[in-house]
Amino acid sequence: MSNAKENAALAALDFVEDGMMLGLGSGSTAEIFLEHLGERVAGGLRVQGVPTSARTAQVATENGIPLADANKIERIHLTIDGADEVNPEFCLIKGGGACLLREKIIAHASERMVVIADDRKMVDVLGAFPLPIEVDPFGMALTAEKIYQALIKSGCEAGQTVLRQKKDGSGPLVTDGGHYILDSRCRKIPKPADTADLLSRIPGVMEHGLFIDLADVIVIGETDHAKVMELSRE
Ligand SMILES: O=C(CO)[C@H](O)[C@H](O)COP(=O)(O)O
Repeated sequence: MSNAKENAALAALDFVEDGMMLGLGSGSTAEIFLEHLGERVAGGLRVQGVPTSARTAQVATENGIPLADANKIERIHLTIDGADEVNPEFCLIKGGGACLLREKIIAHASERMVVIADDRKMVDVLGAFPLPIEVDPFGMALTAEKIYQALIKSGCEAGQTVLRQKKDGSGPLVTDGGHYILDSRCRKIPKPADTADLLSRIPGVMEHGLFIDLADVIVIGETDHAKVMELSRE
């Protein structure tokens, strides 16, 4: 499995060109990519990166990748990020690492998004992975009820929603942006665009983990190679 992540991360380097401003994703696969990108930077590649999480900023710095301030840049040529699920239409579930809001801001601002994932992440229908939804702590129970209604209305087989906890059990996990994460069991999300649209209308929802029309390239790592799939939007 780790070979699969490694192969995906390595294949994504082919999309990086000298002089690029890169969006740097979060998660274990993205971190493997950062290690390899760091080697290229050490070898003379000139790029800058905009990190999507505090953790990614730290790993990028440790690997010698120059960082840019998201508030001071004019364009992002390419974002490389992981995913929790990918369907054949290049719709994604993201947010397993609780970075979905910043990941989506950066992906949306990017000219191109390359997703790197191991082969377990490819699914026919999204939804086995609980959908991460970043919410404002204020009125969270009211927001959770609206989320449930939106999931049912858009055809999901919605079940329990769980407030994500810190790994050390000391309380709810707080995102880099100061919000909470609700993980919603959907089982099946048959119409991701409809679900995304309804969730986006709920005021307490800061962002949801459905990434629609954002990924241009999916790189699926397998044990001995990587499969590259490109979407033409013309
Ligand atoms: O969305 C993410 C973080 O918010 C990650 O990209 C996603 O969870 C995949 O992580 P990994 O590469 O560790 O499987």
